[in-house]
Parts: sequence; structure tokens; C-alpha cells
Amino acid sequence: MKGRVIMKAKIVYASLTGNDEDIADMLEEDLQDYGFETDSSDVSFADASEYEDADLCIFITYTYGEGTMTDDLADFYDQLKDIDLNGKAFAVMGSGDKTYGEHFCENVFDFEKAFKKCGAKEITAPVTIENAPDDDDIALIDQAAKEMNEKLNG
Ligand SMILES: Cc1cc2nc3c(=O)[nH]c(=O)nc-3n(C[C@H](O)[C@H](O)[C@H](O)COP(=O)(O)O)c2cc1C
Repeated sequence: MKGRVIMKAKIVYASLTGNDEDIADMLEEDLQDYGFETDSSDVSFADASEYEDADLCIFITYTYGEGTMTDDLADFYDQLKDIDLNGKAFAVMGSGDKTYGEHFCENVFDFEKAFKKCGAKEITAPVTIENAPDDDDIALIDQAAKEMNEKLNG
């Protein structure tokens, strides 16, 4: 069998009540099934420079307080400003609550913009989920992983 390059996916997630951690776990499992080498960290213990070793950079986040970033998110957001992710793929996902109207999943979109500024190329559309992922949301996560696989390993 020809040696295939193993793609590395780095997942960073921000989760206080577990919804985004669940999303991160599901996506990580999917990517492992597709042969990615994965590494997943809670944002409080991660440094944005860890994306420099990855082919695929993933950020999964809550949104609290009408889009105002928690300290953990703001620190990571600032770190991203100093990182060059040219040549890498990125994807963002997250859980929010539609009762927050225009602020629904606002931090997901904040980070989408931040990754673009780092030079990374968006590989899948943002997946936004209402609170805990249900079966339809799980299908969206699976579909995103499938697209990531097709684009990077296909
Ligand atoms: C005080 C408070 C403020 C919130 N503000 C927002 C918000 O501005 N936008 C949003 O989409 N969701 C908001 N949410 C909903 C959470 O983002 C949502 O419950 C999410 O699933 C939490 O993710 P986690 O379980 O990973 O912490 C808020 C929830 C709480 C308790």
C-alpha cells in the first residue's frame, strides 16, 4: 500500500456546560474514523500556536453574554492575531441559543473572521447548533467531517 500522508487536525473547544465539548468529541471521533491524527484541547489550556503543527485548525465555542467574549476566549483570540496559518484549512462550529437573536453563536463568527485574518482557508461552512446537539445536529457534524475528509484526503 502506498504511504499516505496523515493529516493532523487540532481541535480547540470552549465549553462551560458541556455542549461544545460534546460537539468537539463527536467531531474528533469522526475525524479519527477518517484517518486524521487528532488532538483536542480545552481553550483554557490551549495556545493558538498549537495550530501551527496542524493541517486542519478547528475551533468550537459557546457564546455567552450577548457575544461578549469570556476571558478565556478573549485571550485565545488575541493569541491568534500573532499566528500565520497560511496554507492551512480551518473550520468553526459552536452551540448557542436562538433566544439571543442577533447574538446567536456570535463568537463562532468572531473566530471565523479571526482565522481568515491568519490566512487559513475555510474548509466547511460554520455549523451552529441550538444548545445540546440533537440527531439533526449530529448529522451536520458528521457531514462536516465527511467534507473535511474529502477535501484533505480525497
Ligand atoms: C448567561 C447566558 C448568556 C448567554 N448568551 C448567549 C448569547 O449571547 N448568544 C448565544 O447564542 N447563546 C447564548 N447563551 C447560550 C449558550 O451559548 C448555550 O447554552 C451553549 O450551548 C453553551 O455551551 P456550553 O455547554 O459548551 O458551555 C447564553 C447562556 C447563558 C446561560
